[in-house]
Amino acid sequence: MIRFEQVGKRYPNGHMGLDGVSFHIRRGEMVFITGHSGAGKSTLLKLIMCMERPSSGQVHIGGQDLRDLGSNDIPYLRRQIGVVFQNHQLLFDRTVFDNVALPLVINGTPTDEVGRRVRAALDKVGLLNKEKSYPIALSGGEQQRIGIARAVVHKPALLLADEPTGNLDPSLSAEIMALFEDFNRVGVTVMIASHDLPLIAQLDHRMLTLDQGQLVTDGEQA
Ligand SMILES: Nc1ncnc2c1ncn2[C@@H]1O[C@H](COP(=O)(O)OP(=O)(O)OP(=O)(O)O)[C@@H](O)[C@H]1O
Repeated sequence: MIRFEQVGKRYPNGHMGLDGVSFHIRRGEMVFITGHSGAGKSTLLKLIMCMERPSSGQVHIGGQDLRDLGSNDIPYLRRQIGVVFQNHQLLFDRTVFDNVALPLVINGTPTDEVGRRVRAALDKVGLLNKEKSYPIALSGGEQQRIGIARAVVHKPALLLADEPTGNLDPSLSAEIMALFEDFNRVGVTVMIASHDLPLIAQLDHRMLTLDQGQLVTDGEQA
């Protein structure tokens, strides 16, 4: 599903965000990416989303070489991907329903289907009763769940998360990870960048470790 071959990313200031990174993630896997601050975790996720382009090497997503994608093809790629951010990036002047509906509205999904899909996504994250609330009225953990509902509302094959538990306490963080495991169990490929090693150690998934832009370990946890 995701294949990196000797991928390098040199930023315009000359800094190597990634350097010679190769790995293969199969459809249906759940994988953590870890490493120190600045190790290249966000850069790796941005390359998958085509928010950045590699300076060297090749990135394949679903068998497609991203070098062959023109700017007109990028929205199609992104429709197959859901993204969860640390600060969830919710719109505070819109209701929970409208926040979750946003990707569908952008895609031009018919209105009756929007309602059905939004409620299904809210149900999966356990917040069906909050559709009329505004994000400000929700706890940090609930806001992150809304961010996850928005990421999965268009049923992506691939779910990416960049430090999704960064602002949450340990028990809420564990609940959020359990939610990602639920989506993985029904076939979604999940990739989570996180430096929360104690939490990752409690979960039994493959872990890629970056150090200064290089992939230093790739394996199942002991
Ligand atoms: N647009 C940019 N221009 C120049 N350098 C950048 C840019 N984006 C990232 N970098 C640098 O590339 C390196 C990798 O950054 P990246 O954001 O991928 O790390 P990270 O592992 O996600 O870190 P963090 O956990 O702090 O978010 C860092 O040294 C960063 O300063």
